[in-house]
Amino acid sequence: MNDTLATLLAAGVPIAILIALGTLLVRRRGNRPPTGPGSDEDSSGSVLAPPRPGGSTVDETTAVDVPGTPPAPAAEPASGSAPPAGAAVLEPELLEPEAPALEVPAPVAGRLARLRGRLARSGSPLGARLLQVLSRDHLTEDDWDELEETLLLADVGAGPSAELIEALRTRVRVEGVKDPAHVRTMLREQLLALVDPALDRELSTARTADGAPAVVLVVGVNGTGKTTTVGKLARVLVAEGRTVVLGAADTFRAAAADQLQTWGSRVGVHTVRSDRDGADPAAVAFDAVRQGRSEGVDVVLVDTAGRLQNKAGLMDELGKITRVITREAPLSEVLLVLDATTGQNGLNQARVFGEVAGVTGIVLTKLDGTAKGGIVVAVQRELGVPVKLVGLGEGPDDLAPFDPEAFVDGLLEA
Ligand SMILES: Nc1nc2c(ncn2[C@@H]2O[C@H](COP(=O)(O)OP(=O)(O)OP(=O)(O)O)[C@@H](O)[C@H]2O)c(=O)[nH]1
Repeated sequence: MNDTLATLLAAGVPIAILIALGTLLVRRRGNRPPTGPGSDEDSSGSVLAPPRPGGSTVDETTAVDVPGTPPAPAAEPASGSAPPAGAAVLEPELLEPEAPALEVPAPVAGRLARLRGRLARSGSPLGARLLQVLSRDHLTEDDWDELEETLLLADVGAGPSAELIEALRTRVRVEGVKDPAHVRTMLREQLLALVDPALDRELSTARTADGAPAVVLVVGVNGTGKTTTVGKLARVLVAEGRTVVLGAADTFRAAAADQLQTWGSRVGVHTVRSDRDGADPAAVAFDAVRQGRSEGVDVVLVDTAGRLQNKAGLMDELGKITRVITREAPLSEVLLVLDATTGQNGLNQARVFGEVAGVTGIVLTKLDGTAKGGIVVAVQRELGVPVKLVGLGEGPDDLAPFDPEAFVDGLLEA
């Protein structure tokens, strides 16, 4: 009997110790914050949501919850400076043990020229067709009609097309059509005049006199490439040695914030976000600008949601974002992102945004996916503001400052 007890005790004690240790381990795991964004575990406390500093009348919707399902881990900004109150910050536990190496964005100078091959592939039907008709021996009325039709089909727009035809007619009358090189030069000059090299296309990203960051608000309808553009633009700025904070004010689509954060983390740029679907975009934008200001960064880029709503709704939402941002810093740029493949529809969108958002520049995306390069001309005319950047692919550095000469050369490249 005693022997049996001793045997049982001998076997039981280690088992009890193992069970106790197991329970402890399970408890510890249960108390830990989620091992990564997207975990279903209890997330309270996994992301700081410090109180907003006094004085701000923005509502509380910026309280930051646990990220939903981000596609990749986020890194803290390279600066490592202490986050200000009210800012959305990731706790160290949420960071991957080893942050991925930061990417070095491609140099910005000459990007459009480097991407000219892509532009030529997409735009050459316009240039090639114009050159082909203009090179005919004796240009008839039918030829001029064909030229005009080609321009219209390439989305140049009725007014600018008629202008170009008129200018070409005059030159052909005066100079004649000599040889292919001459025709090409003539067309190049006239196309360039239409695109208007005199417009100021520089992004205004200088800090204000009192040291506030330049704030760039990015607007446009769904799927035009806003979030991608903000990500690519951050890379452009980083490539130029500027410091940047991103504001994920597209709170309508939760994945948009994840997408933006991923873009930022690749180049060491911090993203201010809320993970509550439908949080107040103005509050997130405000937080981003405040954080940018307290970190002393050069530029704050604010992504917005792309709902195409009625004009009054759009005006309300963008109006509120603008009002709230400008309590912290003035808006330097309002960039309208337009999908070059959407033609007339894109122009209608441009008109609405132009009326409500005070657009200062256009980003024309997906120019690599259309043979209708003429939209550059049409949209500038429609809004009276210049195309400042163009998207020429899905690669991270496929965003280029718009250069009229390189663009026209791309159109005319055979
Ligand atoms: N080919 C090509 N694709 C692009 C370009 N710019 C953006 N895209 C693609 O367009 C798609 C939509 O881009 P997003 O940045 O998610 O668009 P968004 O406007 O933020 O969309 P919402 O958040 O729904 O409003 C993505 O697949 C991008 O990769 C471009 O210049 N060329």
